[in-house]
Amino acid sequence: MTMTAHTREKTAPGYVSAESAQDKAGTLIEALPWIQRFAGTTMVIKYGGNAMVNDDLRRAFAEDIVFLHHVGIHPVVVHGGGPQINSMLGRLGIESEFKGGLRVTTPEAMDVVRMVLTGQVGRELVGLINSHGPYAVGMSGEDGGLLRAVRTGTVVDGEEVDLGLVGEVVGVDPAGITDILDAGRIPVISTVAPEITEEGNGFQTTGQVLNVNADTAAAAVASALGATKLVILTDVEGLYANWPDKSSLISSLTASELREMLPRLESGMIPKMAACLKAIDEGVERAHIVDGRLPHSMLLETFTTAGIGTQVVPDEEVNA
Ligand SMILES: Nc1ncnc2c1ncn2[C@@H]1O[C@H](COP(=O)(O)OP(=O)(O)O)[C@@H](O)[C@H]1O
Ligand SMILES: CC(=O)N[C@@H](CCC(=O)OP(=O)(O)O)C(=O)O
Repeated sequence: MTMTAHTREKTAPGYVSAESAQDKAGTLIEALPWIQRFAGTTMVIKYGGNAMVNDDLRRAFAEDIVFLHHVGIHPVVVHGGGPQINSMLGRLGIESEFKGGLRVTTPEAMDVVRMVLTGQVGRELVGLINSHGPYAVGMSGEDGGLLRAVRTGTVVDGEEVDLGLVGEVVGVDPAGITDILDAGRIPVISTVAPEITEEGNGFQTTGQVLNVNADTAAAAVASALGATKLVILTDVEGLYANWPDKSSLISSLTASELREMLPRLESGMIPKMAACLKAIDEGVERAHIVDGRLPHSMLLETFTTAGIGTQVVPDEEVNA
Protein backbone atom coordinates (compact mmCIF):
# COMPACT_ATOMS: atom_id res chain seq x y z
CA MET A 1 0.00 0.00 0.00
CA THR A 2 1.32 3.47 -0.84
CA MET A 3 1.14 6.13 1.86
CA THR A 4 1.64 9.82 1.37
CA ALA A 5 3.13 12.08 4.03
CA HIS A 6 0.66 14.10 6.11
CA THR A 7 0.02 17.56 4.81
CA ARG A 8 -2.02 20.29 6.44
CA GLU A 9 -2.28 22.70 3.51
CA LYS A 10 -5.93 23.43 2.63
CA THR A 11 -5.08 23.34 -1.05
CA ALA A 12 -3.26 20.00 -0.80
CA PRO A 13 -4.85 16.91 -2.38
CA GLY A 14 -6.61 14.81 0.26
CA TYR A 15 -7.19 17.78 2.59
CA VAL A 16 -10.38 17.25 4.63
CA SER A 17 -12.49 19.83 6.43
CA ALA A 18 -13.03 19.59 10.19
CA GLU A 19 -16.64 18.35 9.65
CA SER A 20 -15.53 15.70 7.24
CA ALA A 21 -12.75 14.64 9.64
CA GLN A 22 -15.42 14.36 12.39
CA ASP A 23 -17.48 12.08 10.15
CA LYS A 24 -14.45 9.87 9.65
CA ALA A 25 -13.84 9.76 13.40
CA GLY A 26 -17.51 8.80 13.88
CA THR A 27 -17.10 5.93 11.44
CA LEU A 28 -13.98 4.70 13.22
CA ILE A 29 -15.62 4.90 16.64
CA GLU A 30 -18.71 3.02 15.42
CA ALA A 31 -16.30 0.19 14.58
CA LEU A 32 -14.81 0.02 18.11
CA PRO A 33 -17.32 -2.38 19.76
CA TRP A 34 -17.11 -4.67 16.75
CA ILE A 35 -13.33 -4.65 16.78
CA GLN A 36 -13.46 -5.50 20.50
CA ARG A 37 -16.01 -8.22 19.82
CA PHE A 38 -14.18 -9.92 16.96
CA ALA A 39 -10.46 -9.38 17.70
CA GLY A 40 -8.82 -12.75 18.29
CA THR A 41 -11.63 -14.68 16.58
CA THR A 42 -11.62 -16.48 13.24
CA MET A 43 -13.85 -15.43 10.34
CA VAL A 44 -14.30 -17.48 7.21
CA ILE A 45 -14.97 -15.38 4.15
CA LYS A 46 -16.15 -17.07 1.00
CA TYR A 47 -15.39 -15.03 -2.09
CA GLY A 48 -17.64 -16.07 -4.96
CA GLY A 49 -16.69 -16.14 -8.59
CA ASN A 50 -19.46 -13.77 -9.61
CA ALA A 51 -18.31 -11.13 -7.15
CA MET A 52 -14.71 -11.46 -8.35
CA VAL A 53 -15.08 -10.44 -11.94
CA ASN A 54 -14.01 -6.81 -11.55
CA ASP A 55 -10.42 -5.69 -10.80
CA ASP A 56 -11.40 -2.79 -8.52
CA LEU A 57 -13.65 -5.04 -6.44
CA ARG A 58 -10.94 -7.66 -6.14
CA ARG A 59 -8.49 -5.03 -4.94
CA ALA A 60 -11.03 -3.65 -2.44
CA PHE A 61 -11.67 -7.19 -1.17
CA ALA A 62 -7.94 -7.76 -0.63
CA GLU A 63 -7.73 -4.46 1.32
CA ASP A 64 -10.63 -5.53 3.52
CA ILE A 65 -8.97 -8.83 4.31
CA VAL A 66 -5.70 -7.11 5.25
CA PHE A 67 -7.70 -4.63 7.35
CA LEU A 68 -9.41 -7.46 9.26
CA HIS A 69 -6.01 -9.03 9.86
CA HIS A 70 -4.60 -5.79 11.26
CA VAL A 71 -7.44 -5.25 13.72
CA GLY A 72 -6.66 -8.64 15.21
CA ILE A 73 -9.25 -10.81 13.44
CA HIS A 74 -8.07 -14.06 11.84
CA PRO A 75 -9.56 -14.05 8.33
CA VAL A 76 -9.60 -17.30 6.38
CA VAL A 77 -10.50 -16.87 2.70
CA VAL A 78 -12.26 -19.70 0.85
CA HIS A 79 -12.80 -18.85 -2.81
CA GLY A 80 -14.97 -20.05 -5.67
CA GLY A 81 -14.42 -19.40 -9.34
CA GLY A 82 -17.47 -20.68 -11.23
CA PRO A 83 -17.38 -17.97 -13.95
CA GLN A 84 -13.60 -18.36 -14.36
CA ILE A 85 -14.05 -22.16 -14.76
CA ASN A 86 -16.84 -21.53 -17.30
CA SER A 87 -14.59 -19.24 -19.28
CA MET A 88 -11.68 -21.71 -19.40
CA LEU A 89 -14.00 -24.63 -20.28
CA GLY A 90 -15.41 -22.45 -23.09
CA ARG A 91 -11.93 -21.63 -24.40
CA LEU A 92 -11.09 -25.34 -24.42
CA GLY A 93 -14.41 -26.27 -26.05
CA ILE A 94 -15.51 -28.45 -23.10
CA GLU A 95 -19.26 -28.38 -22.44
CA SER A 96 -20.57 -28.18 -18.91
CA GLU A 97 -23.95 -27.75 -17.27
CA PHE A 98 -25.32 -27.09 -13.77
CA LYS A 99 -27.95 -29.16 -11.99
CA GLY A 100 -29.37 -28.00 -8.66
CA GLY A 101 -26.69 -25.26 -8.51
CA LEU A 102 -23.80 -27.77 -8.95
CA ARG A 103 -21.61 -28.38 -12.01
CA VAL A 104 -21.88 -31.80 -13.63
CA THR A 105 -18.15 -32.60 -13.66
CA THR A 106 -16.55 -34.99 -16.16
CA PRO A 107 -12.90 -36.12 -15.70
CA GLU A 108 -11.93 -33.64 -18.43
CA ALA A 109 -13.79 -30.79 -16.69
CA MET A 110 -12.25 -31.80 -13.33
CA ASP A 111 -8.75 -31.14 -14.69
CA VAL A 112 -9.88 -27.63 -15.65
CA VAL A 113 -11.63 -27.00 -12.30
CA ARG A 114 -8.46 -27.90 -10.42
CA MET A 115 -6.22 -25.87 -12.71
CA VAL A 116 -8.42 -22.76 -12.63
CA LEU A 117 -9.26 -22.75 -8.89
CA THR A 118 -5.82 -23.60 -7.52
CA GLY A 119 -3.59 -22.33 -10.32
CA GLN A 120 -5.40 -19.18 -11.37
CA VAL A 121 -8.08 -17.79 -9.06
CA GLY A 122 -6.26 -18.70 -5.84
CA ARG A 123 -2.95 -17.34 -7.14
CA GLU A 124 -4.56 -14.04 -8.14
CA LEU A 125 -6.14 -13.56 -4.71
CA VAL A 126 -2.87 -14.39 -2.95
CA GLY A 127 -1.10 -11.85 -5.17
CA LEU A 128 -3.65 -9.12 -4.48
CA ILE A 129 -3.49 -9.61 -0.71
CA ASN A 130 0.30 -9.79 -0.84
CA SER A 131 0.52 -6.46 -2.65
CA HIS A 132 0.02 -5.11 0.93
CA GLY A 133 2.71 -7.29 2.52
CA PRO A 134 3.64 -10.98 2.76
CA TYR A 135 0.38 -12.12 4.37
CA ALA A 136 -1.43 -14.63 2.18
CA VAL A 137 -0.55 -18.31 1.80
CA GLY A 138 -2.52 -20.28 -0.77
CA MET A 139 -3.59 -23.84 -0.17
CA SER A 140 -6.04 -26.25 -1.77
CA GLY A 141 -8.29 -28.77 -0.07
CA GLU A 142 -5.66 -31.32 -1.13
CA ASP A 143 -2.89 -29.72 0.95
CA GLY A 144 -2.13 -31.18 4.37
CA GLY A 145 -5.26 -33.37 4.15
CA LEU A 146 -7.38 -30.24 4.62
CA LEU A 147 -10.60 -31.51 2.99
CA ARG A 148 -12.03 -35.00 2.58
CA ALA A 149 -14.99 -35.63 0.29
CA VAL A 150 -17.24 -38.38 -0.96
CA ARG A 151 -19.09 -38.38 -4.27
CA THR A 152 -22.51 -36.86 -4.19
CA GLY A 153 -25.40 -36.42 -6.57
CA THR A 154 -28.30 -34.07 -6.17
CA VAL A 155 -32.09 -34.18 -6.32
CA VAL A 156 -33.85 -32.12 -9.00
CA ASP A 157 -37.67 -32.17 -9.09
CA GLY A 158 -37.67 -35.25 -6.87
CA GLU A 159 -35.27 -37.14 -9.20
CA GLU A 160 -31.76 -38.32 -8.17
CA VAL A 161 -29.21 -36.77 -10.56
CA ASP A 162 -25.63 -38.02 -11.06
CA LEU A 163 -23.10 -35.16 -11.07
CA GLY A 164 -19.93 -37.11 -11.94
CA LEU A 165 -16.81 -36.03 -10.05
CA VAL A 166 -18.62 -33.82 -7.55
CA GLY A 167 -17.97 -34.21 -3.87
CA GLU A 168 -19.53 -33.36 -0.56
CA VAL A 169 -17.09 -32.50 2.24
CA VAL A 170 -17.28 -35.14 4.96
CA GLY A 171 -14.17 -34.19 6.91
CA VAL A 172 -11.89 -31.21 7.54
CA ASP A 173 -8.47 -31.31 9.16
CA PRO A 174 -7.95 -27.66 10.09
CA ALA A 175 -4.32 -28.15 11.28
CA GLY A 176 -2.88 -26.76 8.03
CA ILE A 177 -5.02 -23.64 8.38
CA THR A 178 -4.19 -23.09 12.04
CA ASP A 179 -0.47 -23.44 11.25
CA ILE A 180 -0.80 -20.59 8.76
CA LEU A 181 -2.87 -18.48 11.19
CA ASP A 182 -0.43 -19.14 14.02
CA ALA A 183 2.36 -17.88 11.75
CA GLY A 184 0.44 -14.58 11.50
CA ARG A 185 -0.62 -15.15 7.90
CA ILE A 186 -3.85 -15.35 5.93
CA PRO A 187 -4.88 -18.72 4.42
CA VAL A 188 -6.48 -18.56 0.95
CA ILE A 189 -8.19 -21.87 0.18
CA SER A 190 -9.36 -23.37 -3.11
CA THR A 191 -11.96 -26.05 -2.73
CA VAL A 192 -10.72 -29.07 -4.62
CA ALA A 193 -10.99 -32.12 -2.33
CA PRO A 194 -9.46 -35.60 -2.30
CA GLU A 195 -12.03 -38.37 -2.52
CA ILE A 196 -12.09 -40.83 0.37
CA THR A 197 -13.81 -44.07 1.19
CA GLU A 198 -14.81 -44.45 4.82
CA GLU A 199 -13.92 -47.72 6.54
CA GLY A 200 -14.96 -48.28 10.14
CA ASN A 201 -13.61 -45.33 12.10
CA GLY A 202 -10.97 -44.53 9.47
CA PHE A 203 -10.80 -43.59 5.81
CA GLN A 204 -8.65 -44.09 2.72
CA THR A 205 -8.00 -41.70 -0.13
CA THR A 206 -8.85 -43.08 -3.58
CA GLY A 207 -6.39 -40.92 -5.52
CA GLN A 208 -9.25 -39.08 -7.24
CA VAL A 209 -9.95 -35.39 -6.61
CA LEU A 210 -13.51 -34.05 -6.53
CA ASN A 211 -15.11 -30.74 -7.41
CA VAL A 212 -16.73 -29.28 -4.31
CA ASN A 213 -19.05 -26.31 -4.24
CA ALA A 214 -17.10 -23.52 -2.56
CA ASP A 215 -20.00 -22.34 -0.36
CA THR A 216 -20.42 -25.81 1.11
CA ALA A 217 -16.67 -26.16 1.64
CA ALA A 218 -16.50 -22.74 3.34
CA ALA A 219 -19.22 -23.82 5.79
CA ALA A 220 -17.33 -27.02 6.62
CA VAL A 221 -14.12 -25.03 7.18
CA ALA A 222 -15.94 -22.44 9.34
CA SER A 223 -17.42 -25.11 11.58
CA ALA A 224 -14.12 -27.05 11.86
CA LEU A 225 -12.33 -23.85 12.90
CA GLY A 226 -15.04 -22.79 15.37
CA ALA A 227 -15.34 -19.52 13.45
CA THR A 228 -17.48 -16.70 14.82
CA LYS A 229 -18.73 -15.79 11.36
CA LEU A 230 -19.13 -17.21 7.91
CA VAL A 231 -19.48 -14.43 5.35
CA ILE A 232 -20.42 -15.39 1.78
CA LEU A 233 -19.89 -12.67 -0.80
CA THR A 234 -21.95 -12.96 -3.94
CA ASP A 235 -23.48 -10.90 -6.74
CA VAL A 236 -26.85 -10.06 -5.16
CA GLU A 237 -27.68 -7.91 -2.13
CA GLY A 238 -28.63 -10.95 -0.08
CA LEU A 239 -31.38 -13.55 0.10
CA TYR A 240 -34.73 -12.53 -1.40
CA ALA A 241 -37.89 -14.16 -0.03
CA ASN A 242 -39.52 -13.94 -3.48
CA TRP A 243 -36.67 -13.93 -5.95
CA PRO A 244 -36.41 -11.89 -8.21
CA ASP A 245 -38.70 -9.38 -6.40
CA LYS A 246 -36.15 -6.80 -5.21
CA SER A 247 -38.47 -5.53 -2.46
CA SER A 248 -38.31 -8.93 -0.71
CA LEU A 249 -34.71 -8.75 0.62
CA ILE A 250 -34.45 -10.52 3.99
CA SER A 251 -32.12 -8.77 6.45
CA SER A 252 -32.21 -11.43 9.17
CA LEU A 253 -33.70 -14.89 9.58
CA THR A 254 -33.37 -17.76 12.02
CA ALA A 255 -31.99 -21.20 11.21
CA SER A 256 -35.54 -22.65 11.46
CA GLU A 257 -36.95 -20.07 9.08
CA LEU A 258 -34.15 -20.84 6.63
CA ARG A 259 -34.67 -24.61 6.96
CA GLU A 260 -38.29 -24.11 6.04
CA MET A 261 -37.38 -21.94 2.98
CA LEU A 262 -34.56 -24.12 1.66
CA PRO A 263 -36.62 -26.53 -0.53
CA ARG A 264 -38.11 -23.53 -2.41
CA LEU A 265 -34.76 -21.92 -3.31
CA GLU A 266 -33.28 -21.95 -6.80
CA SER A 267 -29.90 -22.29 -8.53
CA GLY A 268 -26.81 -20.77 -6.87
CA MET A 269 -28.77 -19.82 -3.72
CA ILE A 270 -29.32 -23.49 -2.83
CA PRO A 271 -25.70 -24.34 -1.88
CA LYS A 272 -25.21 -20.87 -0.39
CA MET A 273 -28.12 -21.03 2.02
CA ALA A 274 -27.53 -24.72 2.77
CA ALA A 275 -23.98 -23.67 3.70
CA CYS A 276 -25.25 -20.94 6.04
CA LEU A 277 -27.60 -23.40 7.73
CA LYS A 278 -24.90 -26.04 8.14
CA ALA A 279 -22.55 -23.46 9.67
CA ILE A 280 -25.15 -22.28 12.22
CA ASP A 281 -26.21 -25.86 13.02
CA GLU A 282 -22.56 -26.66 13.74
CA GLY A 283 -21.98 -23.74 16.10
CA VAL A 284 -20.86 -20.80 13.96
CA GLU A 285 -22.48 -17.73 15.56
CA ARG A 286 -23.55 -15.88 12.42
CA ALA A 287 -23.70 -16.63 8.71
CA HIS A 288 -24.07 -13.78 6.21
CA ILE A 289 -24.81 -13.33 2.53
CA VAL A 290 -23.27 -10.04 1.45
CA ASP A 291 -23.18 -8.16 -1.85
CA GLY A 292 -19.64 -8.50 -3.20
CA ARG A 293 -20.43 -5.95 -5.96
CA LEU A 294 -20.39 -3.24 -3.30
CA PRO A 295 -16.79 -2.11 -2.65
CA HIS A 296 -15.65 -2.90 0.93
CA SER A 297 -18.85 -4.81 1.71
CA MET A 298 -16.90 -6.99 4.18
CA LEU A 299 -16.02 -3.95 6.28
CA LEU A 300 -19.58 -2.62 6.13
CA GLU A 301 -20.93 -5.94 7.31
CA THR A 302 -18.40 -6.45 10.09
CA PHE A 303 -17.90 -2.98 11.53
CA THR A 304 -21.26 -1.21 11.25
CA THR A 305 -24.09 -1.65 13.72
CA ALA A 306 -26.76 -2.19 11.06
CA GLY A 307 -24.61 -4.52 8.92
CA ILE A 308 -25.64 -5.27 5.33
CA GLY A 309 -27.07 -8.18 3.36
CA THR A 310 -28.80 -11.18 4.97
CA GLN A 311 -27.78 -12.73 8.28
CA VAL A 312 -28.74 -16.14 9.60
CA VAL A 313 -28.88 -16.46 13.39
CA PRO A 314 -29.40 -19.46 15.68
CA ASP A 315 -33.01 -19.95 16.87
CA GLU A 316 -32.01 -19.73 20.56
CA GLU A 317 -30.94 -16.14 20.15
CA VAL A 318 -34.36 -14.99 19.01
CA ASN A 319 -36.26 -17.18 21.49
CA ALA A 320 -34.05 -16.22 24.46
N1 LIG B 1 -33.88 -16.24 -3.42
C1 LIG B 1 -32.81 -15.75 -4.04
N2 LIG B 1 -32.19 -14.64 -3.53
C2 LIG B 1 -31.07 -14.14 -4.12
N3 LIG B 1 -30.50 -14.67 -5.24
C3 LIG B 1 -31.05 -15.77 -5.81
C4 LIG B 1 -32.22 -16.36 -5.22
N4 LIG B 1 -32.53 -17.45 -5.97
C5 LIG B 1 -31.62 -17.54 -6.96
N5 LIG B 1 -30.71 -16.55 -6.87
C6 LIG B 1 -29.56 -16.42 -7.77
O1 LIG B 1 -28.39 -16.92 -7.12
C7 LIG B 1 -27.26 -16.19 -7.62
C8 LIG B 1 -26.05 -16.35 -6.68
O2 LIG B 1 -25.49 -17.64 -6.84
P1 LIG B 1 -24.17 -17.89 -7.75
O3 LIG B 1 -24.41 -17.30 -9.10
O4 LIG B 1 -23.84 -19.33 -7.66
O5 LIG B 1 -23.13 -16.98 -6.97
P2 LIG B 1 -21.54 -17.07 -6.68
O6 LIG B 1 -20.81 -17.16 -7.98
O7 LIG B 1 -21.29 -15.80 -5.94
O8 LIG B 1 -21.30 -18.29 -5.82
C9 LIG B 1 -27.79 -14.78 -7.73
O9 LIG B 1 -27.06 -14.00 -8.65
C10 LIG B 1 -29.23 -15.00 -8.20
O10 LIG B 1 -29.27 -14.97 -9.62
C1 LIG C 1 -19.61 -28.65 -7.74
C2 LIG C 1 -19.50 -27.23 -8.20
O1 LIG C 1 -20.46 -26.68 -8.71
N1 LIG C 1 -18.32 -26.64 -8.02
C3 LIG C 1 -18.04 -25.29 -8.40
C4 LIG C 1 -16.73 -24.88 -7.73
C5 LIG C 1 -16.45 -23.41 -7.82
C6 LIG C 1 -17.48 -22.56 -7.08
O2 LIG C 1 -18.21 -23.00 -6.20
O3 LIG C 1 -17.48 -21.27 -7.51
P1 LIG C 1 -18.51 -20.09 -7.12
O4 LIG C 1 -18.40 -19.88 -5.67
O5 LIG C 1 -17.99 -18.96 -7.92
O6 LIG C 1 -19.91 -20.52 -7.54
C7 LIG C 1 -17.93 -25.14 -9.94
O7 LIG C 1 -17.47 -26.06 -10.60
O8 LIG C 1 -18.27 -24.05 -10.44
